[in-house]
Amino acid sequence: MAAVLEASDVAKRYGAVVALERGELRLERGEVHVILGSNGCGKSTLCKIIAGAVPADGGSVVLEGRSVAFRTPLEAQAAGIATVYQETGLVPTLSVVDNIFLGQEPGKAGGRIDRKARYARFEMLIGRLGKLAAHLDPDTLVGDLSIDQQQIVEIIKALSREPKIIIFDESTSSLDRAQVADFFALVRALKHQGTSMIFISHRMEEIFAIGDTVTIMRNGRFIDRRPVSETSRDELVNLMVGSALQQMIEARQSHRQPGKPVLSVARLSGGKAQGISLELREGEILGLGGLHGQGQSDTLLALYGGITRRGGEIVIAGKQLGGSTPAAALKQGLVYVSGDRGRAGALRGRPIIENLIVGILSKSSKPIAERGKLRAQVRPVIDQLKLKFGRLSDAIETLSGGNQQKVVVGRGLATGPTVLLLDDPTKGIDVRAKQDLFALIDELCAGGMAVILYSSEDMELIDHADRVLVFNTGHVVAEISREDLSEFALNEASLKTAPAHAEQQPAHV
Ligand SMILES: Nc1ncnc2c1ncn2[C@@H]1O[C@H](COP(=O)(O)OP(=O)(O)OP(=O)(O)O)[C@@H](O)[C@H]1O
Repeated sequence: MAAVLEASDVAKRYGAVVALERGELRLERGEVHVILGSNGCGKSTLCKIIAGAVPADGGSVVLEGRSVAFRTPLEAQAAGIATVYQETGLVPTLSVVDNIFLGQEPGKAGGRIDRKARYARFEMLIGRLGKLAAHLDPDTLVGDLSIDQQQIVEIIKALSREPKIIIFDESTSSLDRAQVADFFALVRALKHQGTSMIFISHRMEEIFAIGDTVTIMRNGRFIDRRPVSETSRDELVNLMVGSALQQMIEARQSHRQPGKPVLSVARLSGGKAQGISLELREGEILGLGGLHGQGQSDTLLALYGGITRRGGEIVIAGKQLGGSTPAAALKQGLVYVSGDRGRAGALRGRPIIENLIVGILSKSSKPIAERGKLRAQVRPVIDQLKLKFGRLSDAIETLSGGNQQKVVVGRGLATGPTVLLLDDPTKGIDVRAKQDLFALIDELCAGGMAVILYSSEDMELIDHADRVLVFNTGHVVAEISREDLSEFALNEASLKTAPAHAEQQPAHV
């Protein structure tokens, strides 16, 4: 069968960096084709070349038998290729409908925008997304939407062009489990209509849930292509990273012995979090679980002073938290790291080194910073996280998504925190980078650091947490000990509801 799209020998360099050496992809009609590979192996570069976002240095792309080299994304869109990126390219100051139809006005009459036609088309499009877009208001400003809602708008925008090929570049990383299920229903419907899809994801279970074929890449090169039904998780990890590392992944972290209490929180409320009480000990990793958006992130943000606290007492290492700002929290050794690198993480346009030292600088009370000393302080973190970069003075945007995320995490770790608050820290980072990150966290915990980890991936909690507090509608509804941790236990607990007086009476932890 002739492929809808065939890319061969595609190459791309950025100065001295070889982003892609031999990119290959063979996409069939109505197929979901997964591209799998470590951070920085060239997945996004290959997709950007196909989608006209960056020009290739060499190789060929053949679309329906015709050789193409799109100079802009608009050209690719006109040829039927749409892309949904992880970092949304939406305009925050425009409404949902304005973003969706930007550059393609439906029913434009006499040069004027036919708003009625737009809304009608919007309704038709969200109908195709079912529950996924059920509460999306067409007139809300995109900047006021949560990251997951923005991603859904990106998906609708891509669909509005009725593409033959859709590239989903880590589109599920900001969606929760229920949303991913709805998204997959949409993917299946599109497949049924004959739409071909390229799908980048670091979540192994998603590959098996939705993929037909998987292309594995390593260091900018095509390694192999397999039908998903004829491969296994182990084989894919092997192809991706090599067998020694796989053993490391399989080796579950050794059990830690938590020490004395370092954080005590009573009746904390802020954002969606209501009356949260918890205790954390030295060396412990406390997981926060439950469905996405049930108050887990808000608990971390309220602790850190990232959102307003409505009440609660916080004691760190025996001392009351002396303020409500992030600066006060940082001074007492409480550090917050967000996995949402687009919005809350990286300092865009600034060098890698600045992104790394900014935490140390805000903690320090010295008016003058010594450059050499700062570099020496961040060096171990760079080494431990195996950060891949050209020069520390390069802009953070020159790093792959996963490496940018490592910088954001590394910035927090470089301050030597007593308590580290990790808010879904591994969104969009690959299995090897996750391993590097948790190896470092385990090491720091062995030295006494304590961690509260919110993760939207149950497996991450199961692999790393000593116990998990499960959230529902802003309350802690269950606590699961390490011995009892399983996907089933987490799922079951996430459906429990809070007791009627939960606001007044702190949940037992
Ligand atoms: N604009 C750029 N300038 C310099 N180097 C770049 C640029 N874009 C990508 N690179 C480099 O090219 C390599 C491949 O990057 P790419 O984004 O394609 O990787 P990826 O496989 O999609 O990674 P991830 O899973 O982390 O998103 C990386 O080493 C990255 O740092």
